[in-house]
Amino acid sequence: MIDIADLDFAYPRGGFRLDVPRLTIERGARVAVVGSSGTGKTTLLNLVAGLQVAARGHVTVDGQNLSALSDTQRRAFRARRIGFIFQNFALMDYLNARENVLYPYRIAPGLVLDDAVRARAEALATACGIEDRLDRHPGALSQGEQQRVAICRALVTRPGLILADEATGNLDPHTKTLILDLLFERAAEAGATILAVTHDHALLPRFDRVIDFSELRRAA
Ligand SMILES: Nc1ncnc2c1ncn2[C@@H]1O[C@H](COP(=O)(O)OP(=O)(O)OP(=O)(O)O)[C@@H](O)[C@H]1O
Repeated sequence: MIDIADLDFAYPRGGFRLDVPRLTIERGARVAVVGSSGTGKTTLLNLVAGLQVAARGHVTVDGQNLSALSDTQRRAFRARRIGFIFQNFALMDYLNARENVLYPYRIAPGLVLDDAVRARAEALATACGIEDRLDRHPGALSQGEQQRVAICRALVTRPGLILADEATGNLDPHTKTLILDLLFERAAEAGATILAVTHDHALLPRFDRVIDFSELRRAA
């Protein structure tokens, strides 16, 4: 479950401020966030992932208040519990696709990389149609292939929360449907919550709830 209350966030150099009086999302819910460009949707996902921390208010994920954690604890919490599909993929250039998919196992204490995890990574790659690209580095992959690597990385830990920032924006219609089916299927298996930013209104019927960002900032 996600619980946000009295959130007030500003970037250090100023300019943009995000205030969210209240937002509650039940565990297992599939929620889409829509809204104009630059309104703060990515910033909200970053706050839910603990990549940014607000000066005022709190963000609680599965009972854990993120601002009560140190940077190191937040990083570990994120790697173990959250699958984040970044808008710009955020792949590591120095790692090949397979190593990128398994990246959470490099950084989270307590996550053990064993044969079962390796098999899961391969199976996810196969389901996404990138199984023959796993030895390549991101620079030798198309945008759509990089996006699918990022999706596999977000799912490999079987997280309780999936944050998706335009997660299928670079995919053709057929692949988009395939990947979304996979995302929803894996989330359902794990009882995971999905919080997805999208500009693609054709996808909205797939979600339980749609949040219009402009309304969220006033009240939700
Ligand atoms: N690191 C930063 N420092 C200062 N301002 C930032 C930073 N990152 C984003 N912003 C500003 O914060 C505002 C919200 O950005 P954000 O990326 O959250 O919007 P968005 O709704 O996700 O946009 P889009 O739909 O275009 O992806 C924008 O005005 C942006 O310029």
